[in-house]
Amino acid sequence: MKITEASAAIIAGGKSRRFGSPKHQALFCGRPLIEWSIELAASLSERIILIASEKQLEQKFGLPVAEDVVPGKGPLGGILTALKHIETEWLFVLPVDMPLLKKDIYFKLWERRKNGRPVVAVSDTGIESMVSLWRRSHAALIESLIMSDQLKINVALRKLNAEEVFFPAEFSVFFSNINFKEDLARLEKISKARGRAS
Ligand SMILES: Nc1nc2c(ncn2[C@@H]2O[C@H](COP(=O)(O)OP(=O)(O)OP(=O)(O)O)[C@@H](O)[C@H]2O)c(=O)[nH]1
Repeated sequence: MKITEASAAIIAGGKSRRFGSPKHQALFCGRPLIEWSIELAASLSERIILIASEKQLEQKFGLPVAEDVVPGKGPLGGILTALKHIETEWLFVLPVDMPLLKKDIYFKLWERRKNGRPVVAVSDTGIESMVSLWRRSHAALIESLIMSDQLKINVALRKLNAEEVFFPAEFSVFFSNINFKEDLARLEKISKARGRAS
């Protein structure tokens, strides 16, 4: 089932300082990380947008690419850009560095939407701000935060009184993210072990 009232944006820019090269291009289990995110996005919505600085991704994946409306503002700038481009009321935000994420997590966020508040996943380690659901109308508040250089997604979520959806400890693995090169091998190992188990 895909959700027609929501678009899915893959927030794929940034400096990848800790990783050392553009994270979205890194191979995870034989495919670039961005492809895993695209596959997940395609399971949620027919409308996918990539928020990245490489326009050539448009041809490579046959998907629209938008460059950050205000460059250099981190993932919150990516979310703002997506909200300004979509035509649907709702937006699923997907990172490129969490290759173990599952669509069920996003469907759970969708079920919990209400009163135009953002919805965010919370794992046993805290708020997972890149696993979230927003409305187009949230762009105004985000833009004002960015203009005053408040770039923390958690601040935007708090100001918009986000609905928090808790996922118990057995879900923690799905929120594992890749910051450093060595995280790739660690998560690949987990992914393969889970594949064999299922
Ligand atoms: N469009 C866009 N995406 C970003 C930006 N900064 C980070 N991202 C994305 O947001 C997600 C989380 O990225 P982070 O790990 O916080 O930042 P990063 O720049 O990738 O890595 P570091 O430089 O090591 O912090 C990833 O999917 C990044 O591709 C940005 O300025 N613009």
